[in-house]
Amino acid sequence: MNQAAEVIEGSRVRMHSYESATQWTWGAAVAISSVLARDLQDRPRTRLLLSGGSTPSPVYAALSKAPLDWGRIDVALVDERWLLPDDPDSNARLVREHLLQNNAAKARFETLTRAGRNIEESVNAANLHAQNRPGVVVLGMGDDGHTASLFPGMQGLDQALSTKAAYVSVDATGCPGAGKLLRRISLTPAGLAPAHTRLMLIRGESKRKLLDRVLDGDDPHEFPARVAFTTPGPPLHIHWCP
Ligand SMILES: O=C1O[C@H](COP(=O)(O)O)[C@@H](O)[C@H](O)[C@H]1O
Repeated sequence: MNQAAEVIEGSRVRMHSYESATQWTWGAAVAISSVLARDLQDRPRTRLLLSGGSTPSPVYAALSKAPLDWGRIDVALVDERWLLPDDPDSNARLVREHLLQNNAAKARFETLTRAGRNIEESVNAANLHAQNRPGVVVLGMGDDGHTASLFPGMQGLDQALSTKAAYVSVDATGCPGAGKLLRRISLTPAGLAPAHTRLMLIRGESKRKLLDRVLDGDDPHEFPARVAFTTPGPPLHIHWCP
């Protein structure tokens, strides 16, 4: 496998560009597993927060084979659609089907939704779990510049950006990027800040062009994905391939 070229774009972002989807898949999976391995040398457990959507499944499938002590890894979600965890459109289902296989089947998985809980109870439970500091956070970016379930123009965006809570409930009514899945739970900048490692997985030329616009400014109202590098903390590692 070729080494990913690393281009440093200021101190807040490290860009890892790959020539092919296969290199991207393994490059990102190895990057995540190396950080998890290092964490497990230093502490009894570590915590990995994962995004859903259409992009990350090959990376999760590759990561599932990493020879880690998965029984000491807590896997949780960056965001979730207001669906039960076995729903085909849920991020939980994606993580179960692609990551929690092979060696990673031994990981402990915390879903954001659960039968019998309403959305505010689910957010409260997520905020309790979030008292365990995340180690690695894997983010995505939608075609509209959203990340997690923080959408441009959504009602409550200001509150989500400024709250001290790690998770909030989201009503994305009027946000085309949310499709039909308008009720959601999302990580906030406050939930991202404590993580020592931040990654973003993106693919395709159109997202590369969008990324240039996202990196060319600071206002998260225009592109909430900017919170990935404007939230004080470690640099954002962006893994991209065509
Ligand atoms: O709705 C979501 O979208 C983003 C981006 O997804 P993608 O399909 O454009 O890769 C994802 O990161 C987030 O977890 C998900 O809920």
